[in-house]
Amino acid sequence: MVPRPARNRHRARGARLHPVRARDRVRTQPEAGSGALSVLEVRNLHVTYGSGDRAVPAVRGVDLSLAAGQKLGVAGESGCGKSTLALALLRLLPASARLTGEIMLDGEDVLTMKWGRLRAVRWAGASIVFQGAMHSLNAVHRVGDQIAEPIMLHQRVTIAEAERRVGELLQHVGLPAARANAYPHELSGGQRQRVMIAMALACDPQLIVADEPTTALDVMIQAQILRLIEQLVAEKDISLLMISHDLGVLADTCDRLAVMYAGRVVEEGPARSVYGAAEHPYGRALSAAFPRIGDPASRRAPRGLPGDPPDPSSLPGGCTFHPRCPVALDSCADRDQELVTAGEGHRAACVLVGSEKQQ
Ligand SMILES: Nc1ncnc2c1ncn2[C@@H]1O[C@H](COP(=O)(O)OP(=O)(O)OP(=O)(O)O)[C@@H](O)[C@H]1O
Repeated sequence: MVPRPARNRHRARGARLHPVRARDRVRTQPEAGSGALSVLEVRNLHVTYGSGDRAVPAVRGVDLSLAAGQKLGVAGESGCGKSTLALALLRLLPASARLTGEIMLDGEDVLTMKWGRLRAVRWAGASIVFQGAMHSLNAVHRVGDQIAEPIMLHQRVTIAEAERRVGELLQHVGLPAARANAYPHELSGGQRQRVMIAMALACDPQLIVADEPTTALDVMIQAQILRLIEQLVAEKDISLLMISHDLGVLADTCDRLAVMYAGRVVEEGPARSVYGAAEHPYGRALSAAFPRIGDPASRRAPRGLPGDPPDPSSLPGGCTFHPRCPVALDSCADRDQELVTAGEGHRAACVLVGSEKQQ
């Protein structure tokens, strides 16, 4: 039997819970005449943790755009700001984080939204699948209760209806409905991640942000979960922003890729161009580091990139990648490069874009 949601057990069966007022519903269509076609539009986003000498500029002037039904992969080494970006999208960052810029979710700026509106948008407008489901799920509640919670919070449904939806969602992600009764520790890592995906789908969001959704899983389960995410977002026409350090995994799943380095997007474009023909030396290094699943040509010996990413609180001048760049010019130590066109829909932030020297 599917259990009742944890926070609402005291309510009578059949009671209507948490009606969502019309103004709290997430708009699904852009306003007439607004010209907005993107589900997500991030403009000049800066996120800084702390202040003064201890300020850590984790995200520095990021612009991103995601159309309805599109899948965008964000890649980069540890510490480049990927998770900060993901959490910023729904204002889930700690109080020490200062955010500036715009995060337009279906035409509304998340950064200026009132708290009530933000609560309505979380889950119903956009939801997040975090890495390591064991830490994200509450160990003392049955997983069915946890999936039912956002449904009860956001939708005008009876408890019986929420229970029915939980069973349906579990089946949708490949688990028997009866697993609703299980506690997180009674499930395998892959099953827990399926539960997280069911939760993310619970309120029919337009956008799912998946932050390293398969990192803690073995390779076989990783491939299953990736295929499941792909299948579900395609079926439901959901936009996907997926974060990973593995450009190969993202290239297999996403239409477009953005490569981050030291808090900035240094390359972005169609997945095939960025993964197969990167124009930024960092994009090339990242591509070479991860062979593509099922593509023997890409299974050349993976190469590591020498050196470490810079400490965000003391970034090098000029292009932040220049100390590690195999093709840096002297001028790269003084001059940073904005993103420039490197091909159709493909941009890279390198002075050598289009030049023979970069090869
Ligand atoms: N709460 C915080 N307070 C201060 N600095 C933070 C905080 N969270 C993250 N940082 C710093 O911000 C930078 C970006 O971190 P972030 O976790 O976003 O990177 P990431 O690319 O997601 O890394 P990983 O792949 O390891 O998760 C890092 O230098 C990190 O140390």
